[in-house]
Amino acid sequence: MLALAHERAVAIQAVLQASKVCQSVFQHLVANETLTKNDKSPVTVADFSAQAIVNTYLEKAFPNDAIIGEEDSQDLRGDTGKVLREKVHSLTNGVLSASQQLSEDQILKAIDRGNYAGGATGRHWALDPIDGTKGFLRGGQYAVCLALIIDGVVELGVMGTPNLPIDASKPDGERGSLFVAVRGQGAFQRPFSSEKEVPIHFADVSSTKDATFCESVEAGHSSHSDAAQIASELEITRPAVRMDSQAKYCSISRGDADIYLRLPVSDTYVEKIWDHASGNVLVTEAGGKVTDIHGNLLDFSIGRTLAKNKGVIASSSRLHDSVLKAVQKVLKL
Ligand SMILES: Nc1ncnc2c1ncn2[C@@H]1O[C@H](COP(=O)(O)OS(=O)(=O)O)[C@@H](OP(=O)(O)O)[C@H]1O
Ligand SMILES: [Mg+2]
Ligand SMILES: [Mg+2]
Ligand SMILES: [Mg+2]
Repeated sequence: MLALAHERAVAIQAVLQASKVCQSVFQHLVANETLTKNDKSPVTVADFSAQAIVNTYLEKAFPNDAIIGEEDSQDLRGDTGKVLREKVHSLTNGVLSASQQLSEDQILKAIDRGNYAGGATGRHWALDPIDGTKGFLRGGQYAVCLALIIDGVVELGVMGTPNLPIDASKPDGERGSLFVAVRGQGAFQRPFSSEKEVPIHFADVSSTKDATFCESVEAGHSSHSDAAQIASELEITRPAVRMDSQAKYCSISRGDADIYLRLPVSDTYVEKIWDHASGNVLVTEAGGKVTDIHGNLLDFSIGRTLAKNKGVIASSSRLHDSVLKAVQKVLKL
């Protein structure tokens, strides 16, 4: 049996069920089901419910594994959290089987299993129940992102992208894919609607002149102006593809685009591991390379953040040196 086969299978089921909750919430989302967190970012009942579902699957299969999840249950507690809590309760039980049904209290506890501090030893999972919540709210791209980190290295990544067309050449065709990678075993895509996996890899582009790059929709998450200068330095003529969430990692890994630039907009923002862990192993297994703007590999061994890194550059291995050089020239590093 291949390494991590059981982890892979459980992660796929968990991400698939969480993705289904997100899809159903989007169709029925009402105004009082979204909150603004302290950092001004949004969170919805779907984020909480997706985290409760994934953590429940993980706890059942791997009771000794720790979890780093983006969300916590604080906003669902007490009188002020009652409306959201009840909604998250019914949504979560809506996708769990009869034997998995949870009380409100068990759901809060499941969400808070994601409070692990992280570190360099042992096994822990990193979960972003909805990455690109702003994209989710505007009907754009978002991703349910789950990764397994062992001794500080990302070994497994599974992402669910409910709104991403299965085939980029058919933008109006079927949507909803899972992207799966285990270190050393390649990268794969399968639709939600079938278990058939196909291998994916970067496009065979030999010069940055022929490349397409993608970046965040939100200029507050990645500098669009620096990216435009870097693109010009690389003689890129194709327009930037702006896309929310780690769906960008999925897109480059299957050759829809070639470069993902995430360029710092502030000196103080520190990237979170759940925003990059699953994308990191997917890109590497699809023939790509991921570093920060200094050319360092991302260090997932120091806790909940990527405090030793700044920004992210992901591209095919072939183009990475040229892209890094252009980034460093424009950012004057
Ligand atoms: N200032 C700043 N700089 C960089 N990144 C930030 C910043 N603020 C937030 N975030 C994180 O961005 C995550 C969303 O990723 P994207 O920017 O790729 O997508 S999006 O355009 O925001 O939809 C988003 O993830 P989610 O909260 O899971 O949506 C945040 O963790
Ligand atoms: Mg968030
Ligand atoms: Mg995120
Ligand atoms: Mg999120």
